[in-house]
Order: sequence, then C-alpha cells, then structure tokens
Amino acid sequence: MTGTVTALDADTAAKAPKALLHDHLDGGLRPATIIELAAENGYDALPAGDADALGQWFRDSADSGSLPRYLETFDHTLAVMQTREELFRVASECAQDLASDGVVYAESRYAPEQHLRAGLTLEGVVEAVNAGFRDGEAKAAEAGHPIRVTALLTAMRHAAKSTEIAQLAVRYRDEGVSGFDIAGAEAGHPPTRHLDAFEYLRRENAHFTIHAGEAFGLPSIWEAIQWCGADRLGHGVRIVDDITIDGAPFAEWLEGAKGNPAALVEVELERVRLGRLAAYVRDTRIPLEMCPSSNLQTSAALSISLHPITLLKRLLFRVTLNTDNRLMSGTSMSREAALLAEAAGWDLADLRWVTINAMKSAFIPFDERLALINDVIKPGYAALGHDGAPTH
Ligand SMILES: O=c1[nH]cnc2c1ncn2[C@@H]1O[C@H](CO)[C@@H](O)[C@H]1O
Ligand SMILES: [Zn+2]
Repeated sequence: MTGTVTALDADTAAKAPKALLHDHLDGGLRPATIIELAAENGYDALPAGDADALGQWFRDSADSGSLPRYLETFDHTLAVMQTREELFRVASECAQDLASDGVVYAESRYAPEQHLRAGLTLEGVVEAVNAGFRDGEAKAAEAGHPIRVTALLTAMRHAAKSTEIAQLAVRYRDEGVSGFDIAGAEAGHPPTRHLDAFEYLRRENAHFTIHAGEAFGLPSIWEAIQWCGADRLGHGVRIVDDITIDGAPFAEWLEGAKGNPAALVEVELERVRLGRLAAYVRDTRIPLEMCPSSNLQTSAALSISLHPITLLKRLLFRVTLNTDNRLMSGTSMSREAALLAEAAGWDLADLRWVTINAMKSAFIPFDERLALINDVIKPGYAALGHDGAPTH
C-alpha cells in the first residue's frame, strides 16, 4: 500500500463525498414522519407513539436474526406510503437526509407494487416518488449539499409481478429510473423464477441488480449471475462461502478466529483461495452492494470487525458500501464507514475506493458517472487531505 493514511473518524466520514447504490426508500423514513403520516391517514397500528421510541422499536425488531422477521417491520412504513402526497414527502426527505450525510449520488429502491393500496397506479407511484426526489434534490442543493438521486424499481421475489415492474422500469428509464431489482425473502424464492423479467431487461439493454447471497448462499449468487445476468449483486456477502483460508471454508476458519477481531485485517492473502464462482465475480468486476449493519441484524455476518467486506476489499473484489435500511439499522453512510474504521481499520483511502467503485458501478450513463468522479468525488477527498495516490 502507498499513499497517505488519513484517519476516518465520524466527522471525516460525514464530510467525505459518498455514493450509495443500495438503500430502500421504504426502509429509510424519519420516525417523526411516520408518526405524522399515520396520524393523518388514520393508521393506528404503530408500535410506538413518539419518534425516539418508534426508531428504537424498528432497530430492536429488525435485530431479529432472520431476514423474514426483519422484513415484517416494513408493514409499518408501507402503511404510510400509499398516496401521492405521502410518497412525495418520503422521497423528498430521503434525498435531503442522504445529502446532509454527504451522499452525492444515490440509487434508492422500492417496490411500486407495494404502494397501490390507496388506489394509485404503478405509474402514479413512480411519478410521485420521482417528483419527491426532484424536490429533495432542489432543497438539498439550496442547503449546500447537492445530490443526484435515481430510482431502482424492485419486484418482490415471492410475487408474480416482475415482468410488469421490469416494463415499468424501462418505460421510465429516461425519467429518473435507472434500473431494476428483486427483493424480499430469499430462501425458497430463487431469482430464476423471474427469468422472463431479466431476459426482457437484457433485450432492452437495461440494468438490473438482484438481492442474492444474503439469506441464502452460493446457488442464489450463481443463478443471479449465470442464469439471470445480473449487473450487480445486492449484498453478495455469502460469496465467501466459495472462499477458503488455509484450506478451510471461510465460515469454519472464522469460527476458529472468533476471539480475534483483527482476523480479517491481518490474515495473509496468500493463505486465501477463491473457488470458481468467487473468482468469476472478482475477475469480471461484478459489484457487490455490501451492507454491514443490515447483515448483523439478519445474521448474515457475525460482527462489523469480522464482516467479510474487509477481506473482500483486501482481495480487491469490486466492493461498495451501503446502508440497506437506514431506519431499521439506525444507520447512515457515514456511520457505516465510521463503524468499519473503528472495528476493521478502514481509513479515508478505503472510503474513497469504495465510493469510486460505487460510482463506476452506478446505473446512470458512463459520462455522468465520470463527471461525478472527477468533478465531485476526487476533489472532495483531496480537500480532506487525501493525496489521490492509489492505495490498492
Ligand atoms: O436486505 C433486504 N433483503 C431482501 N429484501 C429486502 C431487504 N431490505 C428490504 N427488503 C425488501 O425490499 C422491499 C422494497 O424496498 C421492502 O419492502 C422489503 O420487503
Ligand atoms: Zn436490500
């Protein structure tokens, strides 16, 4: 490694420009907004009546250890995201909250099919959210924190609407929608069930990511890449199931190293071997949308210090850092970065690297990605004292 090592404290992490590829719109509401919107629309099933207690309830309930139980908490956010006004406000606040945390580019995802209960059409949902993002961008720029936000349209993997949602994503591709995704409970819902949608998108030269390798392992990642043709992997953390250290499967090796929080920072890379799928993912630079705090809550990882992201970063997979659900994890981009700095030795150069990785992997056109890298991200890190020398 060469280049300057600059510490990554919470303040530096907040000031540094960041790019976010994996953030759920319905997982990032302000607790106070949920309470206000629920009071207005008559939703009376909220588990707490004041903002602090409600925020705590989301974090505690999402700490369930299982993805299906984690996902149950979304009932309460979806309940207040059903009208044009509600979606507009939530999207606008999302853009503003990300911007004030120093995010300069974000792809925010949500499933339009989950927002039809008050009579909106799929198109009406997309247009309300887009209008909200434009409003949030304008307010963020006024506040001195410019941000660009695009939408990813998600189809729920247990449902049968994926082709319709893929068509919707193509229809709005020049109006604020940059791609498509599938989400929801992973076990029992392989991505190949949605092959029609993915084939349609490929024929349309459209972009998509797939939640894979979070609650289910290698078969899910393999299908997402080799059958469905995903451009990126949502999470993909279980790719370590195809990695051995000293000949032992990663998880087994980690068991043995549990006592040592620096195990992944210290392990010599010559002792690490990639299987065929892991090598394919690294060789072809498939971006991994990694979300450390979320993975702890669903038991996809043991701790921040032993989260596979640090090993995958050292192995130069195309790692990106993300929030997943800011409300359920009580987190932000700068918090995720600061946690990794504290627990796994990340520095400013690491944050710069994952930020540029994310920007290279974004679904907006190449020239627009390049402009953000050269005009916003690199100067932002230079201003924080990073000399721009490659560290990897
Ligand atoms: O980490 C995750 N894994 C899989 N599905 C998720 C995750 N986070 C949120 N959602 C699901 O995506 C929907 C659309 O945003 C959410 O309603 C939730 O059900
Ligand atoms: Zn997700």
